[in-house]
Amino acid sequence: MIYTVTFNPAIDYVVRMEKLEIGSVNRSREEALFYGGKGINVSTVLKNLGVDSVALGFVAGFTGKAIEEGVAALGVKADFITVSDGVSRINVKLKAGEETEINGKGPNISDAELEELYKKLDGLTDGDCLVLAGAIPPSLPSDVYEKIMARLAGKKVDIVVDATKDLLLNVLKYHPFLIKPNNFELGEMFGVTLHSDEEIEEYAKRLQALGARNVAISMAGDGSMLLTETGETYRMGVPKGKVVNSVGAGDSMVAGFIASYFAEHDYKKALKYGAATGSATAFSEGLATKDQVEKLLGQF
Ligand SMILES: Nc1ncnc2c1ncn2[C@@H]1O[C@H](COP(=O)(O)OP(=O)(O)OP(=O)(O)O)[C@@H](O)[C@H]1O
Ligand SMILES: O=P(O)(O)OC[C@@]1(O)O[C@H](CO)[C@@H](O)[C@@H]1O
Repeated sequence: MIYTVTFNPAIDYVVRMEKLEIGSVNRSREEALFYGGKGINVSTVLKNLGVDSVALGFVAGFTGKAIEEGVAALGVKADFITVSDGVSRINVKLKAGEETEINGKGPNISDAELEELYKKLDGLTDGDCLVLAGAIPPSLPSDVYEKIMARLAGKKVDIVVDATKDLLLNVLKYHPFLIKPNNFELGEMFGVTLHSDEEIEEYAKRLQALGARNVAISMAGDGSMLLTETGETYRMGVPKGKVVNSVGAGDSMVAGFIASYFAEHDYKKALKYGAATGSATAFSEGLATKDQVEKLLGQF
């Protein structure tokens, strides 16, 4: 079974307007709501692709209840822990020419509530896949991903980590099956700005040297690159299409990659499927559907 963990789920409030004027009252042209957070997005896209998963994580307050109900209505299996202090966040995604995001802090998670999650994860067995995705709320210790991976180290669980900076660097020693920083996040980890494919490949190799098995680097409209544990490097472009809302494109790429890889055990095909799934999300208002992905696959 595939499990996803979202420590800080969110209602994504997507607001479109012609122009954002800082310091004034702005009126939106249209709004849309999505039940998000990176792990939940991965579970939702897996569901759209016909792959079962269980979404784990913490929800709180009325927004948490809405996320729980919304995710269930999408047909995604979930086993969230309800926390008592605070409310799940509403992340604001402003689309006014440029995209500006305000991601909330989220509720406070107690040690006992965190322990409940650890107990659930102790139930994972050989052959399971675990996706750890997104930021850790400020109320939790920043080494929580490491702690989870250390607890699972004796089991054959393939762990995918989609996180940034130290959160990601610190888990590499536990040999995650897949990590997926974007090209900016990759540069940020080493304090550099990356321009060419050669530079991106060089720094992605450093992440492998630090312990990652497979490293996918997403580059938004410039496509993606995969360095595999078997020594290959694959580069994928993007299909033609009009970008509508790219929130969750990276999560969709992760979902597409694992859906394909665990079915066919072919890294190149998995990158292609992941790339098509990322673009299918970027080209639609919500997250990718299977039909959209399969239409785009023809362009690779
Ligand atoms: N503008 C775009 N045009 C075509 N494909 C895109 C576009 N943006 C994203 N994609 C596809 O989705 C993949 C993942 O996107 P991106 O690099 O933006 O991930 P990300 O930075 O993790 O995004 P997010 O945090 O919003 O989920 C890209 O590698 C590409 O295949
Ligand atoms: O604050 P985090 O956890 O890093 O990111 C949260 C988030 O921006 O990621 C998803 C898109 O990838 C959105 O659904 C959600 O709002």
